[in-house]
Amino acid sequence: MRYISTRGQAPARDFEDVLLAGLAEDGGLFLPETWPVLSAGEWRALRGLPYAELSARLMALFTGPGIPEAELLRMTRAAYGGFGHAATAPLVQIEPNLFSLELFHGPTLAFKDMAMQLLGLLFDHVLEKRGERITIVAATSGDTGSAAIEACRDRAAIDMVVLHPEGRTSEVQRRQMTTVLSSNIHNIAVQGSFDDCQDLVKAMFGDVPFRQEMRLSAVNSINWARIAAQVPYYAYAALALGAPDRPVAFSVPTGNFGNVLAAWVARRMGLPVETLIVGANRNDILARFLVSNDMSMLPVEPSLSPSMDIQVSSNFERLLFELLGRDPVATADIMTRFRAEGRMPVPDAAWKQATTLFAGFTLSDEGTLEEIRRLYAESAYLADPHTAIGTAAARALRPQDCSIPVVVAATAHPAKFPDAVEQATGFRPPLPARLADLYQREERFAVMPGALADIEAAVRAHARRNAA
Ligand SMILES: Cc1ncc(COP(=O)(O)O)c(C=O)c1O
Ligand SMILES: N[C@@H](CCOP(=O)(O)O)C(=O)O
Repeated sequence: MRYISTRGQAPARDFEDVLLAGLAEDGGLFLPETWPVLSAGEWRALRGLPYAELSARLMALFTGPGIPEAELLRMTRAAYGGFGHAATAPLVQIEPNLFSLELFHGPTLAFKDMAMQLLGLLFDHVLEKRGERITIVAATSGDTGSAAIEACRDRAAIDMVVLHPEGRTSEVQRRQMTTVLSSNIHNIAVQGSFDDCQDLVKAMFGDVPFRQEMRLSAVNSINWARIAAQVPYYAYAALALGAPDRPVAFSVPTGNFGNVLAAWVARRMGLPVETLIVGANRNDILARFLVSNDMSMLPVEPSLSPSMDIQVSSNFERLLFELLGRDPVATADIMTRFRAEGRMPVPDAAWKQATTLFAGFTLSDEGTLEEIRRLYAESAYLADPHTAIGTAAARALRPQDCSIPVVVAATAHPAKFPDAVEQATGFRPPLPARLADLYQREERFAVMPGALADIEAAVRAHARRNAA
């Protein structure tokens, strides 16, 4: 399996190179040169497999022979063995034909663990084989950071710097990152938004001498391995509900567009996915695009679903590339104009094609609280604010054919956002026992305004300190 860049100026790479590179040298994102497609019979043969086995089988299609399937299976068993639920990602029925795919039973209580626990082991495998070390720079609106830290802490071959927007995560999210005092981890609170953090990460990758000097790598969903590792749970849910012999729809609370893109990939691989519903909070650039082809940037505004407070959704570029018939020149041109003009000029035909599968939905903070309250009262289901946007979107935009089950990606545990959940229900969800002393633990992080040169100096200093 080879990977190509959406901007067409980087050489094709294999999976291991793509894992370590994170972002392509031309600023584009890697995608498989050709999509692996399974026949209905091949999908049927995967029904009923335990999650770790399904994940290894599907990941093998993306890693290629460089990582033997037996080795992958060892990794997936290790990655998911410690999850707080025997099913890894249980499918819970909330209402007739409405299901919650709970992706938050990993160590940091958000869907990011589903990919990140595996990525940590993939990095170990490749770095050990090559005798290399890397510096990971990550941007987070709250969940990627702690999941990445948990997956890569105390690794001798990995230095990691995590940028989060100061004061814009929940306290639980911040503490999950800043109380990990491992010497290879450094947290920086940037005085800005998540988009500023993500721009800094991309700018560091764009600074080629710095990128090479530090051997930069990424764990955000710009890294193809993140998307690949998120595909199996969509297959797991679809197969459990009767695919490939019965279609399903997914509703995904969306920010950086990585999670819903993984569902699109599952469809591209042959699963019968009828609709992909994109749920957004007030930072609804993607929903506006889907409703009216208006992909125009507005300032990021804080909301009760802070992990989705994003305007520049990295992974949209991967979909755009596909919508444009895999034309890298047109993709690069549109992305450049988006950054320069703040509005993405998506050709009407491409937009129309997107709307045949994707549907966009926006929910205010008041609506989010109301949905959490309703779910708790009517279905005895406690949802976090992100998941609640997904369930509200599913109810609003489900396929007309009511027999098609809709699966909502439940992306975070309600205890990560106790203030919002308490505001809605009067009930403050407790953290699991292993995190019970989170509020008493020592925190360590730097606060920085976010000038690229200063952040690069901090990354360099951290890597030197840790290597010494
Ligand atoms: C809890 C939660 N829900 C939803 C999202 C949005 O997912 P994506 O960025 O893959 O669109 C995020 C952040 O990525 C998240 O942390
Ligand atoms: N919501 C995310 C934002 C980064 O998304 P990613 O999927 O690109 O890592 C977060 O929690 O940090």
